Amino acid sequence: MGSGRIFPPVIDKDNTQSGVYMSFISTKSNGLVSVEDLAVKELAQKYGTPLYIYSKAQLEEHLNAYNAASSDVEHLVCYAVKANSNIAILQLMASLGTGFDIVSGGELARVIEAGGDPKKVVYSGVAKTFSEIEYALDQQILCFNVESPAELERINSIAISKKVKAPISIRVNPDVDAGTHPYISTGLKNNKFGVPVETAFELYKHAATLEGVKVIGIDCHIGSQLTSLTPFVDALDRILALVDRLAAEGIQLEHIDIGGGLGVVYKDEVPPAVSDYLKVVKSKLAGRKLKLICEPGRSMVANAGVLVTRCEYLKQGEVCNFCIVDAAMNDMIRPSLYSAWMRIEEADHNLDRPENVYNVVGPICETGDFLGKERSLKVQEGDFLVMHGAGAYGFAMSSNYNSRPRAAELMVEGGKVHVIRDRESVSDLWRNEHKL
Ligand SMILES: Cc1ncc(COP(=O)(O)O)c(C=O)c1O
Ligand SMILES: N[C@@H](CCCC[NH3+])C(=O)O
Repeated sequence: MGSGRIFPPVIDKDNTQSGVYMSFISTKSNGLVSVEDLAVKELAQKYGTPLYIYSKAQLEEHLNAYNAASSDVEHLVCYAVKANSNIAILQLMASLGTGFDIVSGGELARVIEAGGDPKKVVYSGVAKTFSEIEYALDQQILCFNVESPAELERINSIAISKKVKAPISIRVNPDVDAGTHPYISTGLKNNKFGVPVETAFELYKHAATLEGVKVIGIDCHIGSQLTSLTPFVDALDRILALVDRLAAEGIQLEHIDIGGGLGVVYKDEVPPAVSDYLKVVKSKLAGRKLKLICEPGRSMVANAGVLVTRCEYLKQGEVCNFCIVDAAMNDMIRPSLYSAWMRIEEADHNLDRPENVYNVVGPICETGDFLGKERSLKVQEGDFLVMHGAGAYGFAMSSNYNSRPRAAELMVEGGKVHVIRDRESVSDLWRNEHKL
């Protein structure tokens, strides 16, 4: 195990996937969708909906895949906190020795609160503020992934004032098309991320002269939900060519950070397996003394979590039927924002209901508030539905739009439930507001 594709658990009725991951979220032979040993339906009845449920074993399985595939080289997996920043998930990752990729001071604070080691933290993001840089320097993080010449100057001057040296990589934008949704493509020259190869070359030479900076690595992240190895390889080739040019200038790097971006299966995508991805990376790095850092987010958590929702009403329209559920775009924005297709199924397959095609929509007053379109479902009012692949960029992107308290989150461990986030109460909605 531990070398397969990040696969959705849904096609797996007997809890195994030959050659891919052990799947801990599946429909058991009793017809109930279960997370490890617990039926989603029962959890929904007890804890209410909308409800996020994660499998601890599935998270460990995905992390193991990365560690197993890079065990023969010096490496550090830096989980991209943005994908799912629940403190229990960070705590689990930290307890297994994982590092973290962060993009804000808030994420660094979360990592530390969760017991993460700041010395295993890489800090990406295009707009690091003065106070965030100071905080990260005080915490002695592993590396700043510098995204612009101006940011380099700022980091240098803050480090000088603190009489320390800031460890840095430069995030290189290799101008490679990741072949993913334009909103989550980050490695093209019209994207705001990183600096072009030629700028990076000059910036490295400049950085090497700065008193407050220690050049230690190079970084690249070209986008998310990549389903082909080709863009990764193209980017790596460009980065390694730059590494060689820098070496010729006497600038030796200690690590290469290849970013995240490996895709998962939501529907019928066939993304590379972690092992295949890292095999190619390692072959490119062979013979070089570069520690390998990677920043996976989605592939660690997406298919380790589900979102459970309850059908409130069925409504027949003139051209389509609606299954109106109690989860909405404020709970899971991916379908609305990226037209993302997320699998939705009945939590209990034993129920005898007529099958119909529905648009699964939420209560929010936006036509764009939908979770899925044209889905065949056997459902009636009061039944629970399960959205798969919801562990990444689900709760993390949720909001209180339409004054909707945010969902509760559970982590299942075998037959045990951990409530890792309480459901927000209505009074939480205005907790930080003040009457005149
Ligand atoms: C800098 C950086 N690293 C890592 C990630 C994680 O990407 P993914 O969730 O696709 O693995 C992201 C998000 O795309 C990112 O912006
Ligand atoms: N939020 C995106 C991924 C963003 C990646 C962040 N750089 C998604 O849900 O697919």
